[in-house]
Amino acid sequence: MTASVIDGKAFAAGLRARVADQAARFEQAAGRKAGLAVVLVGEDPASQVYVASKAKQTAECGMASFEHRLPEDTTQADLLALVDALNANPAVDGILVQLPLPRHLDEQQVVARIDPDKDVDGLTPLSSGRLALGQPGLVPCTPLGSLMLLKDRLGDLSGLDAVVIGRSILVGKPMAQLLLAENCTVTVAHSRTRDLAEVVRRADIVVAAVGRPEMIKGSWIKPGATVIDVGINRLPPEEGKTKGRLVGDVAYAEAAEVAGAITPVPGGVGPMTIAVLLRNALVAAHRNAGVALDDKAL
Ligand SMILES: Nc1nc2c(c(=O)[nH]1)N[C@@H](CN(C=O)c1ccc(C(=O)N[C@@H](CCC(=O)O)C(=O)O)cc1)CN2
Repeated sequence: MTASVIDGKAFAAGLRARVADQAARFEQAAGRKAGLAVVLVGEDPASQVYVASKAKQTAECGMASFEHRLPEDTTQADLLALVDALNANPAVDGILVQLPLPRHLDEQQVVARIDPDKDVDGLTPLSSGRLALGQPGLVPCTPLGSLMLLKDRLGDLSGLDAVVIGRSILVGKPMAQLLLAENCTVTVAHSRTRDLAEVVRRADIVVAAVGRPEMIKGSWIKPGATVIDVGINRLPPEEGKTKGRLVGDVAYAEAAEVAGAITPVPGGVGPMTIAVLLRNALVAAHRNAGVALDDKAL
């Protein structure tokens, strides 16, 4: 079998177009643009690229972008003060603090300080609790984007066996909750899982989010399974080159021989992360301004 390639880049472009359409309607109804603030602390090169893309795509969708770049040695108190100011700013509907933060900062405390109504990353304790309880709320961007790709490909997920490899707060845990809410039978595997290959072999849906280049082998994949590769790992540069290749957590060529469908890296889940962030910002704007939104429009 040769898997069909799930084109996250194209799906994300479609979602952004729908967001832009709804953002224009919002501006008409609310008399202001929806606003998204992104905070970057330090100079992590990948984070700088992601934050620049977020600002650019926010503006392209017709929303107001507020970018805050703080120096590496920013104190916890200064960062919390900025979050407080953004919480209080009525032009800001969504707040995202780019992760990871420099090591001297307490990530959990910063995230928890974000007003849950502006938590477009879906990472505050209230948002996580709502997701766990099956209540409506803002959901982390990468898992929601992955779920959108899965539902677009498979339709109803009820009764399917899903394995999520990785238990991070950003991806693994919320992904498991989302799949559970879709009535999948969910296994969360992690570094202590015994016989990971065997666990993966049972799954109709594999979501790989471990951050280890090409760790999931093709021989582990059940024939016909749908594989969502969340990993974005840059390999060391080959001789004579300055930049290494990007690979996922799945050994793509091998897995594509066996799977029914698979996301590539790049061009799979990655582009969905920012598109869903824009979607979440617009959902938050509607709620904050008391303007009705047709959820199905997004
Ligand atoms: N507060 C948050 N921090 C981080 C999140 C997040 O959702 N919230 N996610 C990641 C990084 N991220 C966005 O922030 C992100 C990752 C990847 C992509 C993407 O489009 N990747 C491309 C490849 C890009 C490249 O060439 O390097 C792809 O996969 O095709 C966008 C956003 C960690 N931090």
